[in-house]
Amino acid sequence: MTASPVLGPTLMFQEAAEAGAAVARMLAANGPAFAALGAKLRAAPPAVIVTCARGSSDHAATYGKYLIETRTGIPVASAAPSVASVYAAPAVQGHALCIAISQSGRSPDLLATVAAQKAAGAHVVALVNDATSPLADTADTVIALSAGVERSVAATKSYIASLAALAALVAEWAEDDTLRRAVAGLPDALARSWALDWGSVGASLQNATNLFVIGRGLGLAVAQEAALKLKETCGLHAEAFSSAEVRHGPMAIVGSGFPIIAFATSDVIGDDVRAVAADFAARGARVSLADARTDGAGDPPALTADPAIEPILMIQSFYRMADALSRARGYNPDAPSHLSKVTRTL
Ligand SMILES: N[C@@H]1[C@@H](O)[C@H](O)[C@@H](COP(=O)(O)O)O[C@@H]1O
Repeated sequence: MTASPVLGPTLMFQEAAEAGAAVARMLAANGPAFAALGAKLRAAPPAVIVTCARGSSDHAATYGKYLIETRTGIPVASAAPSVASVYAAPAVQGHALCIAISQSGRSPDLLATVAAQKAAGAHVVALVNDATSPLADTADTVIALSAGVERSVAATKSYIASLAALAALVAEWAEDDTLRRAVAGLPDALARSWALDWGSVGASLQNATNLFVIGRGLGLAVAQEAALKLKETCGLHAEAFSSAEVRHGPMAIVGSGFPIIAFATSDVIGDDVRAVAADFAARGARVSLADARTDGAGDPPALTADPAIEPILMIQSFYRMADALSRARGYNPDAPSHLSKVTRTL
């Protein structure tokens, strides 16, 4: 099913390599916007937050959910776009904040959800890469992801810029100096993460057909994103689970030789990922554990940082591996089958 062999670095490789520069641009472009929005949210906290996104951007929303709920206590729920776009159900008036995340800002169902939220009085924040998109036009606050044009179908730098934008927003909202410093250090830390060698993960998946990707808490979003990338670019059936959720049934199929990638942050929630990884390894599963507690000394290596940004660093290393694995398996990661860059769903 593959396209012709790729000569030279792929767009996916080039764009993922630019993620640190993209984050630096995004932070420079939006400093006052983060501060103003943070102050507004402190002065008048929303009753609820609704996220609106698809695909990789929806995984970024998962990251935002954990970060916002753990730092502010405000519930964050993911909107099912069909409720607005197909069922045409109106949203109830409330003190909602709607966070829409999108690379293109053009999918009709996303726009319908945002319109419904706006009609119900929500303040709409758009994290969007295409600042000329209809989503940017509609939003009350626009955070330009500033990742630059992304041409590879597989989103990379725009995903990382979305996570970084969420971290920057929450750092301002919660006036959290530790998180502010961690966010400011992201461009350098991303460059170091890009240099890490995840070749052992690629080797373990070279002839695989399926796998689980495990994370928990702030690490779940990158497990979801990794699973999507492995399907999209490597022809692998990968499913993401939290390390708790996987025990409620799915782990029945984890036996000898079953491949697992696990993303463990260095904090206490990472302990549960480390525990499930150890359980699965004891059954003979082929476990690749990215453990941020090892500060680059594990295999695959993962850097120790603020636990809120460790997932962003791990996915940066993962992207480089996924690009290489895709090519090694005979695929072109820039041109996944049956997909185009802008997906428009109703
Ligand atoms: N995050 C959303 C979910 O909240 C939603 O349930 C799902 C299906 O949405 P739809 O009903 O529009 O197909 O899409 C995304 O994954």
